[in-house]
This record gives sequence, structure tokens and C-alpha cells, in this order.
Amino acid sequence: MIKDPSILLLDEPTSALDPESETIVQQAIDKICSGRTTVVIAHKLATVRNAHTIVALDRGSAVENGNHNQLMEKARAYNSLVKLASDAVSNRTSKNNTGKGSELSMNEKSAYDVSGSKHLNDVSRSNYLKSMQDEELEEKEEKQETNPENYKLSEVWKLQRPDIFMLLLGFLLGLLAGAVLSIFPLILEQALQLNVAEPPSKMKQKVGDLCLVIVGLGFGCMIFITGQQGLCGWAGTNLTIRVRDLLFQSILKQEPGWFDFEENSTGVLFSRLSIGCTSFHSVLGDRLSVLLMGLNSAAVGLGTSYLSLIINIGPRLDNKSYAKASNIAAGAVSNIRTVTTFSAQEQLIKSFDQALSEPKKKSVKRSQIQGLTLGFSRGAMYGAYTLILWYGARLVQEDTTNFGVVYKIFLILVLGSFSVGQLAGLAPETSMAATAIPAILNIINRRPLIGNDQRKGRKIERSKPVDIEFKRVTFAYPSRPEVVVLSDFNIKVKGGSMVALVGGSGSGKSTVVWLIQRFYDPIQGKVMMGGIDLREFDVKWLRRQTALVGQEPALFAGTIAENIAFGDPNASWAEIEEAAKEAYIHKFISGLPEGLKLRAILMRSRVLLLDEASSALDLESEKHVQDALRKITKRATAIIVAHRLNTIKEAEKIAVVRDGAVVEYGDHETLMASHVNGVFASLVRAETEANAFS
Ligand SMILES: Nc1ncnc2c1ncn2[C@@H]1O[C@H](COP(=O)(O)OP(=O)(O)OP(=O)(O)O)[C@@H](O)[C@H]1O
Repeated sequence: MIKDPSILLLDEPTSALDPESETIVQQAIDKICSGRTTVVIAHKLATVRNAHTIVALDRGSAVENGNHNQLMEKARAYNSLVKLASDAVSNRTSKNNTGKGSELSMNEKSAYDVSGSKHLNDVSRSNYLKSMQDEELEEKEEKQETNPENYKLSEVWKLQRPDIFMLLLGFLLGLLAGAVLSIFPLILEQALQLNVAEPPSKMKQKVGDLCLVIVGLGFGCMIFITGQQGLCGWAGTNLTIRVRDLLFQSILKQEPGWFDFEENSTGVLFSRLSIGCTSFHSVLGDRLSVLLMGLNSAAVGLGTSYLSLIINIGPRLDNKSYAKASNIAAGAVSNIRTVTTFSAQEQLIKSFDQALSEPKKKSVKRSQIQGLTLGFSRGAMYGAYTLILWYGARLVQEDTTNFGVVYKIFLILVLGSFSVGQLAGLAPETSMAATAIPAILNIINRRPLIGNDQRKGRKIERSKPVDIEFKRVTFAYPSRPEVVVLSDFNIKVKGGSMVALVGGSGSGKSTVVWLIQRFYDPIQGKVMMGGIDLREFDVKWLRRQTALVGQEPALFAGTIAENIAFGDPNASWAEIEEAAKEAYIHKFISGLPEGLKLRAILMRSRVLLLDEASSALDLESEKHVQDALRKITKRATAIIVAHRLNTIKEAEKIAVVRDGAVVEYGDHETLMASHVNGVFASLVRAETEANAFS
């Protein structure tokens, strides 16, 4: 609204909100719409009932248009949608009225009915938890992480081991090439020492022999250098592929909490996978073989030119400073529509530049130091040439030596420094390697905090649905340890039953779902399945028992069938077809993502977790989802997070979550009767009002 636009485009603006927040947001929208041209896309028809014109779309065509009253009179598409919506509301209302307000059992009351809301901003408590969590994390991380600025060459060796023969052969050829280079000056010295006074035939013979040796050395050099470059390059490429593979494997193994940190964001990890891994290419193969070639070629040249090897001095560019910029770039690209809508490109470029200003400062300083080093080393090299020529000339003058020997030494120096100069040419790559390699090795060596137990975890073999229980669970996200999200959270879901979690936005409902999947571990308390702490289970087995249907469908590259079978790669074609039918994909292909969300069906899971699974669906699709759910929940324990109270009418119990704790618990009728002014009752009232058509 800061833009004060004259045209307002709203695409399902309230679909992800709880009824209370929705009412507030809807009122704000009604207010800002006045005096503006507004186009609203809505599944909840009540939100558009006052629109001047309502357009009903079907398969890309506008099938009806007019205001609410006109369309209701027509009794076609819009009218039937309204009926569907009204039925949903009246069903629930009548169910409320017939309910007798059954009493909660004493047990349930004491365990779940926590009166009043718990406010979690208790500073001392959260600080205590923070320090506890920090200590635990630090202890775990300390053990695994090496100093990001340094890495041991032995670690790279370990990764290069499978190509060791190829690499050693490359080194050997490099040594031979170096040796050949050092023989050149000796031959030239011989040529210079030829006595012009000798008879021409003898002279011709000697020159011919020398020429043959030089041509032979030339061929030798060609073969050795080609072999050295080819073999070392091959080993380097293998190493890059191996590192990329290991890095990707390690990234996929990490617990979700690790990805919440800025330095592990999508942009940074992609850049590590794509560009960072190539740094390994030159570490051993190229660098060592050229170094060996140079060493073998001329110790003198190496000595004077060694300074250019120390090119990696100066402030290192740390990964964290780039992480922020990468995050800005990744966020901008993935939300390009929003960026374009707000014409926020310039603003983003500014923040991007700002994020880069710190690494830029370091980079400038580093370049200055490198420039000085390079200038000094080159100066030293040419100084050495001059010194040798001057000293050689003096020796020749004093008749201590001859010109051939001076020339030989001079050539050794020049060719030696040429070899080492090649190494200096690798400097830009190796300076990037100095930051990329330790960061990548850190990820590869990092053992995930969850699911890395060497012990064999437990499994429950019984096939019947299992209980899920939260026992005094306290939790804060590792990336924000100061914010306690769940505090003393208790709930018990009986095997084979369906419990709904409702509550305001940010109350902690999705967090409960993540904890059941063991994406995170609680700081205190236990999450249990079948009476056993989740930490004791084999994580892979545990996750196979649970199926999560989230808010957004996730699509992976591949065919539709592959996507449906994502939950079970061994699924038969018949099973894929059955899942597609259960998910109603066959009926309306445009509803494909909704269908895909239900691939959880295919997994035949024992625990079904639905987090706002139908919040973005229209009423008809939601009805299909409800039907599908009814079938699935017959064989599983289900926990449903929902904002639309209509979605949870199948639930046996409802837990109202507020500020990270269960504040009301019971079935629909009980909650309405026993907490007349409670959170649930007010959510129901808010939704009924929002959906009312009169
Ligand atoms: N990955 C995360 N890292 C740090 N904080 C998080 C993370 N995910 C959620 N939170 C915070 O935890 C709190 C609870 O979030 P959660 O998503 O569980 O709430 P919710 O009740 O499901 O909300 P909604 O209904 O809007 O989805 C919020 O304050 C949220 O900002």
C-alpha cells in the first residue's frame, strides 16, 4: 500500500490465514479497495460477494459474469459453488447445535485443558534454553567442524586416492618434462662451444647430431607434457565429480534445521555445488605436477620465482559475507513476479551491492597485497637475470669461465622461472580454492545432528496404527534459539484416530508436524510413537511410517508418474494409477498439483500429517480431498493442521494451540459448550461470519 496503486490485484490474499486473522485482513482489504480498480481471485466466495462483477471461469473461459444477485438468479456455475459453500457451513452449524457438549474426561482435562494462554516471552526461561541449546549445539558442531580457513592437503589426497595411479603417472611425466627442459641449456652450451675453426665436414656432423638431440628432446617434451596435462587433468576432473557427488549426498543428509542458517541457504549451496567444486580440480593434479616439473627443471629459477607462489596471502574472502548476497539473489530470482510487481529491482540491486561491500573491501585489500607481491617477485626475477649476466660477464672477463657456461646458467634460470610462472598462472584458481575447499570439506565431513546414529535404531513391526504423544515438549528452532516456539506441549493422539490442530498463525502447529517427522529434536521433553521416544527409532524407518502432505505441492523434474511414485519408487503402474484416481487427477488434469500432494496415499503410511493440505483449493477440489482423506485415515493415525474449520469436521478431537501450548482440547461439541468464550468458539464464530452470504 506504500505504493498507493490505482489497480489492486489480489490472488487468494487470505487463504493461508486462520479465521480470526482472516477477518482482520479482509476488513483491511475492503478498506483499501475503495477508490481503486480491484481484481480479486478467491476460492472463498464470501470474500467476493460484494464485488461489482463476479466472473466465473472454467477451463480458461469466462462462463458467467455479473454481480452476486444476478449470478444467483442464473442458477449456473456460480450458484452451485455458493450452494456448496453454504452446505459446508450449515452442515457444521447443525452439527454444533445437535452436539450435547459432552464432558471431558478427568484425564483429558488435567492433561490438556490448560487454562489461560502461556506467554512465552519469559526472558529468563528463554535465555536459559538458549544457553542450553547453544552449548549443546556448539559441543556437537565443534567436534565436527574444521577451521573453515584451513584444510589439510591430506583430506584432498584421501578424496583423490582412487585416481592415484593416473596422478602418479602424470607426476612422473611432469618430472620427465622438467628434466628435458633442463637438458636444453646443456645442448645449447655444447652448440656455443663448437669450434668454428674445425673442418666443415666435422662441424656439420657435430651440428647435425646436436640438431637431432634437440628434435628428440622436443618430441619428448611434447609427449611428456601432453601426458602430464592429460592425466592430471583427468584425475582433477574425476576429483571434481567425486567431490560434487559427496557434497550433494551430504547436503541431502543434513537435518532441516541446518538449512535454516543463512550460510546454508539455497543460493550458497548451489554455488558450492556448481562452481566451488571445480576448485578441487587444480589443487593436486595441476599444482603439484607443474611444481614438480618446475623443481626438476631448475632449482635456481624456482628459488627466485617462489615469491609468486605465495600469491594466496592477504585477507581471505570469507564465505559468510557472500552468503548474504547469495541469499538476496536467490530470493529475488525465486520471487521474480513479486519483485517485478513492486518494481523492486533497483532496491534489491542496492541491497545486493551492500551485501557485497564487505567482501569487496577485503578483495581490494587482497588485490593490493597480491599486486605488491607479484611486482616484487617479478622485480626479483629480472634482478636475478641481470645479476647473473653481470657476474658471468665479469667471470668471462677474468677468464675464469667461458661464455657457453654463463649462457647455460642463464637459460636454466629463464626456463626454470618459466615453469614456476605457469604455476603462478594458477593463482586465481587456487585463491578461490582457499575459501571454497574448506567450506565444501566442512559440509562433506559434517555429520547430521539427526539420523546419524551408528547404532541400529528401533522399529515397530506391528502393522496396526500407532499412538503419537508429545510429553512436556519444549522447542526452539536452532537458527532462532531465543524464540521458544513450543512450551511444555502435551498431546496424545490414539492410534487410528484423527486429531486436528487449530490456532492462530504462528502458534506452532506446523512445528508439531515437523517434530513428528523428526526434522528437529525437542530441547526438553519427548515426542513418542507407540510409547517409544522418536530418538530411539531408525530415522529412515520412522520417516517411512509418516506421510506429510504440506501446503505447497512439491514437483520434481521427471514424468507425472515418477512424481506420483515419489513416495515409493517401487510402486507398480497399477498402484500409480490407483493413487491418481484416489487423488482425482484423472478427472481434471489442471488440478494435477493437488493430486500430487496426495501421493502420500501411495506410501501406505501409518501416520498421516496434513499441514493445510487443502488451503489453496477451491471448494470442489477440497471436497475430493476430504473424500480421499476419509479413505486414508481408516488405516492410519492422522494429525491435521487446518485453518478452514470445515476441513477438520472428520476429526475426533481438536487441539487448540496458542503460544506453543495446547489451551483447549476435545471434540467439536465439547469445545463449543465448555469454552463458550474460548479460542475455538471464537475461531468458529469468525469463520461463520466470514463465510456468511447474507
Ligand atoms: N525454520 C524456522 N526457523 C525459525 N523459526 C521458525 C521456523 N519455522 C517457523 N518458525 C517460527 O516458529 C513459530 C511457529 O511457526 P509455525 O509455522 O509452527 O506456526 P503455525 O501455527 O503453523 O503458523 P501458520 O498457521 O501461519 O502456518 C513462528 O513464530 C515462526 O516464525
